[in-house]
Amino acid sequence: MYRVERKPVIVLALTLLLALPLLPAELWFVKTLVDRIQQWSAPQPIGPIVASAAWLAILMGVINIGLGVPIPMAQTRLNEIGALEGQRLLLHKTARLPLASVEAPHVGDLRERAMQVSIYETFNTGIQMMQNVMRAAILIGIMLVYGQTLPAVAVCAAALLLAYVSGRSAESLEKLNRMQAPNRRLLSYYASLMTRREAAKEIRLFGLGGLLADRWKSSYERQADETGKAVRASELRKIGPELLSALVGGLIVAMLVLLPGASELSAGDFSILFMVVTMLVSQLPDLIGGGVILRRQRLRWEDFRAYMELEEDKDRREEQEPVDSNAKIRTDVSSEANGAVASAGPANGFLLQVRDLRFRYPGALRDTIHDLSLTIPPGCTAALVGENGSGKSTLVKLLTGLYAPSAGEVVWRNVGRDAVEVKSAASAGESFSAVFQNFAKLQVTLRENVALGKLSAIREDTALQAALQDAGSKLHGLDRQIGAPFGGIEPSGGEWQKIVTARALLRDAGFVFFDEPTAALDPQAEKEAFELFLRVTEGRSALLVTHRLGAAKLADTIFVLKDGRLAEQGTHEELMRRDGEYSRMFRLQARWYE
Ligand SMILES: Nc1ncnc2c1ncn2[C@@H]1O[C@H](COP(=O)(O)OP(=O)(O)OP(=O)(O)O)[C@@H](O)[C@H]1O
Repeated sequence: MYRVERKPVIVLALTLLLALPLLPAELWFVKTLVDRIQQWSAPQPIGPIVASAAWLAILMGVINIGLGVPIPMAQTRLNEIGALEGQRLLLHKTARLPLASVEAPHVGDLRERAMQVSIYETFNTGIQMMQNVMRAAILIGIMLVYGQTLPAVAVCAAALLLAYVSGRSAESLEKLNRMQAPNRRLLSYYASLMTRREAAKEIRLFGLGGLLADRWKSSYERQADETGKAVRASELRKIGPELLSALVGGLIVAMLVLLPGASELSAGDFSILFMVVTMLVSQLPDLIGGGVILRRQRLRWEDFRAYMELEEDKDRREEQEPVDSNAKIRTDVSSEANGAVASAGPANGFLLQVRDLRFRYPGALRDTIHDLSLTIPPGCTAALVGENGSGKSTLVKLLTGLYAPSAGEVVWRNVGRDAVEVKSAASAGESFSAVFQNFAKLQVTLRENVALGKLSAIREDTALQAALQDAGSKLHGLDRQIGAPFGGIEPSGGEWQKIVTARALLRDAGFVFFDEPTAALDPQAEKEAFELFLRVTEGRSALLVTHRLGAAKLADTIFVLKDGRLAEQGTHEELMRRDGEYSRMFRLQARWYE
């Protein structure tokens, strides 16, 4: 928080710490006032009594105004900064995690718990604790000055016992809170399902609202029940030590009067001692409460730190940071690389090479992609086909660096006239563009939707409009809001398809992925989309993932995936002659159109 905004941090720390010397001063003024009142008798002047009372009033004024105003102001500001900074760090971190990590349930649970960290609460409670500990030390010091060693020891012992029991209770409650993280995620999933627009159709059509609401309720009640039981047990555990500390407090006050020598104390001394003991006893719950909060926060910080230390998508992180782009590109002019290019095709462009690729989803029992090798030469339009679940989308995620392979490698070679730039899949982000099947439909302006492909072009109206036009979109008005929930226009499925194609075209990348880009199009639009596909892939390399074999037929080469293995490869004619998996699928589909 100090890094984000220094002033409120310093103000809060200083005011709380500067308040410390005011405590003995206040006690001293009270004692003097009481002693002067006790010793006064008519016709002595009342000036000294008035002076003491005035000093006490001034001190109270300083405490109430001097500290009462800046402290809440600083606390409010720090609360805002803390919440903002905590969330910002977590969101930023999440954006840098590999896709496989974001999809893993244990990472989701960890994030849920990390989000409970409160930077402000930790800082504020820490400062208050420091202040309370120092106040307690001052009060105990005064008791010792008055020779009240036994009461001081008794207060400390009672406080330590209560702090120990409360700390243990807080820890067990926090452990329960940790265990409840998956259930809390489920609760917020049910709640978002019931409020999200995407699921609204099914919920209404199949009458799922009641079922989901009941599930939400029973999950909520189960969690509330667990928490209730744990809190009850922890409070019962604390009754004994709390009674003991109240007893100790009462006994000490009684001792002040009954102890030998008590009669020799002046009224002022007695007032001081009485105030000290009552302050100490009444401050104990705050002190212990602060300790409990810090202990709970410490466990949450462990989760926060564990989340912040999760391994990042290293190449992608470097890509996001403004570094010298030359530094991250390994220029490889080895004979092996040139050899591969020479046999692969035209001199310039992108060559994608996959060698012995294997991939297994975290927690899965078997591989989804098995020892797969393929090459897409520069300028080549390839199609990837295969049955449902054969691994096409997984392979595209590996090629685009969204998943890290379990074994093998994906290499991108930018084949220039004199040299070959070699990049890993994760660091080649700028080299390719993609139109995914489940693309992000962002409820922002048309301009922002298209410019996502190349944020640096967000103000280049001509380029944005040209990309839309090239993608076949008739939408205009770059600053129009998209999305009915935000009062904007509502593009149809096909129009959305064109917006995201424009997004992909804007990047002007050397390689384009099309993952089922025509799923939402009518037959006429689909035909146009394939014509567009051929047009935009001219002079580029491309990979088209599709179930429409009529479209795959247009590709220079076709890869057939079966159970995560490359079953066949060749042109349409070659594969038809081979009479294998592809020709079986093609004939099956063609039969529908006969
Ligand atoms: N996040 C995931 N975690 C675990 N397994 C997954 C995950 N995503 C996909 N799979 C599994 O990997 C296999 C391949 O899935 P993938 O989505 O790559 O197939 P596909 O060929 O694209 O299928 P479709 O044609 O239906 O889109 C399937 O068995 C699927 O269940």
